[in-house]
Amino acid sequence: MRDAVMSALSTVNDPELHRDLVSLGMIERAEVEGGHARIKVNLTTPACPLKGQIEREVREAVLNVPGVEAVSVEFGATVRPAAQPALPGVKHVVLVGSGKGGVGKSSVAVNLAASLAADGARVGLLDADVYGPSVAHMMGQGAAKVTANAERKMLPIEAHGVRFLSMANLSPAGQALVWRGPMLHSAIGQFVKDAAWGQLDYLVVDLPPGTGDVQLSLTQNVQVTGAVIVTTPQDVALIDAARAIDMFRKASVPVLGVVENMSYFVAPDTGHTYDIFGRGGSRKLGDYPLLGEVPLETGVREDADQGRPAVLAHPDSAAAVALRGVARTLAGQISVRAMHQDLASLPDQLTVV
Ligand SMILES: Nc1ncnc2c1ncn2[C@@H]1O[C@H](COP(=O)(O)OP(=O)(O)OP(=O)(O)O)[C@@H](O)[C@H]1O
Repeated sequence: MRDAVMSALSTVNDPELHRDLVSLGMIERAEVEGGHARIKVNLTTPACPLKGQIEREVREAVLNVPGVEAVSVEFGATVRPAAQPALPGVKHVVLVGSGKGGVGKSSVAVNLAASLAADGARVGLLDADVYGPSVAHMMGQGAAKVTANAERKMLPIEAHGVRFLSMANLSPAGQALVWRGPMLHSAIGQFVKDAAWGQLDYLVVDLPPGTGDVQLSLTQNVQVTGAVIVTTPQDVALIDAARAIDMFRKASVPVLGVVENMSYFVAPDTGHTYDIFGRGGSRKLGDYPLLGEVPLETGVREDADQGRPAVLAHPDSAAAVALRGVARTLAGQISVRAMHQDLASLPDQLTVV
């Protein structure tokens, strides 16, 4: 009967990879005992956006096997690393950039990291926004100090399931760090490479806004998987976002998608929706995956000020739902890219259609 179950499973396709779960090696276990089938699917990311669909289709296919009366589906996940991982133990480095300041880039980076971690991924978050480091505050760790381990590597601070490092935790509160070009270059390099990140599926990097030295330093010295662009939908923000995209293109960093933040506002008293900055404007940036439209919500700002990412503090709010969608869609994009690389390097096996 196990053979019949496996053959049923080979009719279920991964919806993003367009290949069946069996030939993709995603069936970790398939056992049948007394009419009860127990299936374990090993996903390519714990933040898989299509887990529900895969579960439904697996259940349906296996229930069609004569003799099977019940099906339990369990999930595991192994994130496939980039072809050339940036650091030993770090599978993917993802940059979060914006053209303009104040569009919500740090808020997106913090919620992205917290959401991936809540789904079960191992996540690091580097605040590379050296001129306005706000990640530590948004993570509720503004007063924490970075320490070093026995090998003199910086130990990331843990909060909300995420390991993070921010310049804000190196300098006395309220004091500005003044960086000059070469110093900045080496400090960023140290933050990425001389930190004890441990094993990470994703290292999310919150960049400063614009197209300056930090971006240049990171794109030149770190093998990144790709970049996410955060923008608000009005033209003045889009013009700068387009410049950021152009910078990544010139540095051969793939743009994994765009997040439209402050996309719209729903008045809490009337329920009326206002497209304050022109919802949908980010499509003008071109043919990049839209990772999500995040509404303008007082709670997002309040949660950030209280040091709790909105995806954890108010997971059912519309903004949190959108931010979780951003994280999962991004994780899916990264998986598809990594899988394409793996399959392309095995010419005798499968090619993705
Ligand atoms: N969707 C949202 N709804 C309400 N407030 C938001 C939203 N996104 C961000 N904010 C608030 O807007 C302000 C700016 O956000 P944030 O610091 O994330 O932007 P940024 O682009 O990283 O800015 P900077 O360029 O200064 O680094 C913060 O007070 C934040 O809490």
